[in-house]
Amino acid sequence: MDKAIQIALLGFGTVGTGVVKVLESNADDIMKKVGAAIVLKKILVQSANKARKVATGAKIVTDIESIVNDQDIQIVVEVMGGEKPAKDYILQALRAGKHVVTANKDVVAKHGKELFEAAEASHVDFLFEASVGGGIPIIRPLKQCLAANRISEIMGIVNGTTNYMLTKMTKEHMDFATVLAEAQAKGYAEADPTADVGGFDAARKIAILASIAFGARVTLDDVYVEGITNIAIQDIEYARELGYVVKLLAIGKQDDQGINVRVHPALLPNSHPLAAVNDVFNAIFVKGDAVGETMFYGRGAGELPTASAVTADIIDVARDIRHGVSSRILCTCFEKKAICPVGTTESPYYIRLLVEDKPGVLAAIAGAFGAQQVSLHSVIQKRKVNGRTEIVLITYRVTDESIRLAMSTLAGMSVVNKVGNIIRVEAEEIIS
Ligand SMILES: NC(=O)C1=CN([C@@H]2O[C@H](COP(=O)(O)OP(=O)(O)OC[C@H]3O[C@@H](n4cnc5c(N)ncnc54)[C@H](OP(=O)(O)O)[C@@H]3O)[C@@H](O)[C@H]2O)C=CC1
Ligand SMILES: N[C@@H](CC=O)C(=O)O
Ligand code: NA
Repeated sequence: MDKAIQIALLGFGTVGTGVVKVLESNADDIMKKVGAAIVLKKILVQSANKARKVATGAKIVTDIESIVNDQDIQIVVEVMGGEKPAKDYILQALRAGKHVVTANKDVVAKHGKELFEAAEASHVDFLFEASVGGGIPIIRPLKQCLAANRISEIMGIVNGTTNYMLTKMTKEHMDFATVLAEAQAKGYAEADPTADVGGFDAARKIAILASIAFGARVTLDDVYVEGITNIAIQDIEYARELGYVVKLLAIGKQDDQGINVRVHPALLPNSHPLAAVNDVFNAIFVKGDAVGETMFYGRGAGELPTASAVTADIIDVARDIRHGVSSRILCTCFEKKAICPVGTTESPYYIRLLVEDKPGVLAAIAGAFGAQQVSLHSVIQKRKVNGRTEIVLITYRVTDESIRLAMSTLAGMSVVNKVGNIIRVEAEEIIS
C-alpha cells in the first residue's frame, strides 16, 4: 500500500456529513480500490462548537489558511455551498497546488472558466460530479463515456426538491408551503430554497450540462428560467385529467441556429419516461448521434446519494495522484455558439383562464389567439368560480413569442377576469 492520501473538507452540513460517513463505512474497500488509504485530516466549518451528526477524528477548523497552507493535504473537498467565500476558497486551494472536488453548482456554473484555468495552471484535478443530479453519474459520462458523440439534446428533471414537491402535490394534494418544509427537513433544499422553487438551481445545472454536452460555454444568463411557484393544485389536477403530469424540466437543445437552454414547468404525457420520475429522484435524457437515446436515473439530492458522487470524485483524484497524472479532463468548452432567444422556441401550451359567463366570450378569446396565429386544439370548461367560468385551453404548437403577444391582448380584455396559468406542453403530439 502507498502512503495515505490526506484530504480536507470545507463544510460539515448535509453533504459533508454524508462524505464522512461513506469514507468511514467503506474505508477498506476504498483503500483497496485506490491502493492507498484516504485520511480526512481537517474540516472547515462556520461554527466550531455546533453539535455534529457524526463523529470524526478530523480536526475542526474555522480558517481556510490552516487547510491551504497544510502541505500534507492533497485534496480539498468543497461542500459548503454558495458563491462566496466558496469560490475564493476553491481558487486558493487550486493555486496552492491542491486538487479540488466540489458539489457546488453555483460556483461551477458561474466561475467554471476561471476555476478550470486555475486548475490547468497548477496541474491539478477539478471534479464536480455531485453538482448536477446528486448521486447520478452524469458529468463523467458526458465528458468521457459519451465523448465520441455530437449531442443534440439534453433534457431532465435535475432538482430533487421541486420534484419531491410536485410529486407530493400530485399524489397527496399537499400544499406548497407544507411540502417545501418537508423537502427542507430532508436536507434536499438549498440553504435558500428560492433557488430550488424559482428554478435557478436547475438553471445552474443545465448551464453546466449544456456547456459540456455542446462543447461551448453556457452561462446562467443564457438560461431562460421559470420556477414552480405559480403551479396550483388545479393545474396538476387538470393536467392529470388530460393525461399529463406537471414536472420542472431543464432542457438544452442545439441545432444549426445555435443552442437553446431553458428551465420551466411543463405538462408531460404520462407515457413519457420522465413522467415516472418521482419524489427526490432525478433523470437526465441525452441524445447523441452515435449512441442514440440514453437516460441516467437516481437520487438527485440527499446526504448519502450526494456523498456517493463526491466520494467517487475523491477516489478518482486519489487514483490520479497514485499514478502521477492530473488535470486530464478540465474545460471541454472548445467552441463559441449562438444562444437562441426563448421567443423562438415552440411548443403546445396549456392555458387556464377565468372568464365572464356570457355568450360570445369563447369566440372573442379564440379571435385574440387567432390574431397571433395561435390555433386552439381544445377548450375545456372546468368549473364555476364566483359566478365566472374557469376554462382550460390547449393550443397547437406555437412560438413562445406568439403566445406572449396573444396573452397580453387577452389580459386586457374585459371578459377575461384572470389569467390563471400558462404552462408549456412538452410533447411531440397533443393527447386527444
Ligand atoms: N443537500 C443536497 O442534497 C445537495 C447539495 N449539493 C451542494 O452541496 C453543497 C453543500 O450543501 P449542504 O451540505 O446541503 O449544505 P449545508 O447548509 O447543510 O452545509 C453547509 C456547511 O458549510 C459550512 N459553511 C457554510 N458557510 C461557511 C463559511 N463561510 N465558512 C466555513 N464553513 C461554512 C457550514 O458550517 P456550519 O455547520 O458550522 O454552519 C455547514 O457545515 C452546496 O453547494 C449544495 O448546492 C449538491 C447536491 C445535493
Ligand atoms: N437543492 C438541490 C440539491 C441538489 O443539487 C435539489 O433539490 O436538487
Ligand atoms: Na451527479
